[in-house]
Amino acid sequence: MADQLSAGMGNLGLESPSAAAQLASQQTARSYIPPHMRGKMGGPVPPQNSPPVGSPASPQPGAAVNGLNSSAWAGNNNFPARESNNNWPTPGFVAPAQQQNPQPGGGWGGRPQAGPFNPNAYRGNMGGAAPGAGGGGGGYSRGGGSGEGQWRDGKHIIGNANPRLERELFGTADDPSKQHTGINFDKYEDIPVEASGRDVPEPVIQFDNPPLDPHLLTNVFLARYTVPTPVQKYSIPIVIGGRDLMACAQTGSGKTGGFLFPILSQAFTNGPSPVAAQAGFGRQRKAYPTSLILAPTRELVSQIHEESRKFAYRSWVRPCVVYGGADIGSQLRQIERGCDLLVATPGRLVDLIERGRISLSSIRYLVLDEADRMLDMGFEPQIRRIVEGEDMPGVQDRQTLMFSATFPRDIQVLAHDFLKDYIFLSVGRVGSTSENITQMILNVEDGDKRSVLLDILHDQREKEADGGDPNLTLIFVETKRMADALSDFLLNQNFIAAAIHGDRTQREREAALRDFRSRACPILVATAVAARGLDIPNVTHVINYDLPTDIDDYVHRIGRTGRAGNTGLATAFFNRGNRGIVQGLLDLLKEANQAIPSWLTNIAQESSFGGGGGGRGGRGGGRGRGRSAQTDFRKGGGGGGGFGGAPGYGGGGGYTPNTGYGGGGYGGGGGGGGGYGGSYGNPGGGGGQSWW
Ligand SMILES: Nc1ncnc2c1ncn2[C@@H]1O[C@H](COP(=O)(O)OP(=O)(O)OP(=O)(O)O)[C@@H](O)[C@H]1O
Repeated sequence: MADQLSAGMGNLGLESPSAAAQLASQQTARSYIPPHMRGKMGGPVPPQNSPPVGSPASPQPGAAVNGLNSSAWAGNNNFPARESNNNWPTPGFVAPAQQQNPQPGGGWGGRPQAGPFNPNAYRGNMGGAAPGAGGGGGGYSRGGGSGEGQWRDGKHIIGNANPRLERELFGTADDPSKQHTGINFDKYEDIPVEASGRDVPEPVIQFDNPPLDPHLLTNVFLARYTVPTPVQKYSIPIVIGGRDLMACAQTGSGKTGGFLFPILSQAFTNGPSPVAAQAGFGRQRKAYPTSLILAPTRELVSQIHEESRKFAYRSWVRPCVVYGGADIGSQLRQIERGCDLLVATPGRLVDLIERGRISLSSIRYLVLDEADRMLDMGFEPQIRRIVEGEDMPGVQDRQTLMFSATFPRDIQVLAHDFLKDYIFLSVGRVGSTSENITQMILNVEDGDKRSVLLDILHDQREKEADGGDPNLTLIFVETKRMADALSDFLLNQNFIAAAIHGDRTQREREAALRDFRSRACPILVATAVAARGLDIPNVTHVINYDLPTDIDDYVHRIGRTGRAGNTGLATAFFNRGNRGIVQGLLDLLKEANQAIPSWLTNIAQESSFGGGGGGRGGRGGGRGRGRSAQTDFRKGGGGGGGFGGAPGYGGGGGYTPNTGYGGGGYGGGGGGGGGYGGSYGNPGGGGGQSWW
């Protein structure tokens, strides 16, 4: 027992054998872990973060990298498809201080509304001279020495280094506030990748393979990334080759870089868009971004914006972010200073479009991050309005990229409207969880949840006192009220905790996240608002105090731990109220080689006999999903499952931790009507009240 618990403690970042023995004795005295679950916290003891990544090998000096024919920033080279990929030139790597991109402006072929691109027409408002640029001259500039570069006379002039900004963006090698790759990073290579669609390009093997722009490479290496993750290996040539993409890859496996790298690389190589160039004299009231990244929450768009700032460092590209709940005046001032890559929540973007402050007419890249969420019932109308109802180029004249860890079949069907001849990429099965996350399912009745949670937190605290690393614990609950109530309860029990949910002010939400990241407040109680995309280093434990009604939400929630090859622990409190996801949960556990408690299997069997609902009930009482697609729905595979509603909760027997699942059985109804009555609206937008 002690050995098994010791292994489990490893997943909590706690390694002391004596502490393991202590926990073993405590746990025999505590009743919350059912006997059959004891010792199922197994998994390798993770060492701490891998040593700092050394300086990457410099790419070879040599040929420059051109844009590609069908790409948004099209140059003149043919992008090699699968058959002929061996002839990519060695990347041109020029020390940033001397780098002057030798490329003439990219082709921008095929844009109907703008005449030939005259790079000299695109003058910035600040006009700072870049190093080696000889001063003066027309150019798209935002001041030298500030970590910002410029585009001048068809060349990319890299800005001066700014050590303070550099430290802020990239941290130091051992900075605990930055995510470091973990021991299992290399194992991403073992995950099967499937790419379907016409003429899928070969993946890149290394970052310094063409066609990435040399300046992007310098920033990638400043971020201490040495090799691309599988999703990046595939997405880089797909996007640079001008193709649309629907990409599914496990949580924490680098999807953000999967879209930022090729987009920024093309921007660095080919310069600003002609429409923006023509409009670009002086301070602009109206911004003409070239890339638009839409994501569902304020926190996520902020995070993507920070990543964009990192990889756009010293370049001419100016990333901007807009989201609801924050002062619109400062966001307007920000976009007036230049806005080439815009990260936005849909609601605030619609607001700015209505005010006439943003035009989408220059958009070449449209990215939907957490795409299945962006296209589900809550956001779809806003997405349609933005994509189809404004001045954004049509599907043939832009590239559309969708990323998520989950992609239900019905959403894939819907996504079709926004994509053309796309490549479907799946890294692992769509909707699968990472084996880096040890999943533990506990059988806990609602009335016992608080005491079970306290037991877990006390155990963690004792192990920390014994010299274990401090844990960051993220606890998910279903309602905003519960998030407040539980964090208050924990504070009363002397645990430093905060809550994050949609009813808190933006300032409160930011403060809660900041304190959590910095470990000042190591416990965060959250609604689903924190379920997707957030990349917080050192989250070692995710607790589903309340399980979601949709198994995909579970996948995203537990994905807040075990990121970038690190290991993590995910504990779920399961009781009869959660039987709607039991089959989906079993499938996930099996697939990720996790321990499966026999009582859970029993519930699954009884639920199927009792007719209790499908594995994936829909939210909001409308579209259900059936089982998640296994793969590209165009291949006719996967999922099945119709459009049934959420499982009903009729019947119900007495299920207690000790006696098992006795009496009554679960005669769940299969009727429609989801668990959430309210709209699933955009928390950042001007729309209705959100449930999270
Ligand atoms: N090539 C790489 N080398 C090392 N670390 C990387 C690499 N790519 C991404 N990372 C790091 O991995 C972490 C997870 O990346 P990211 O947030 O993009 O994951 P994701 O797949 O979008 O996850 P989610 O599905 O939760 O949104 C980040 O901290 C990022 O800095």
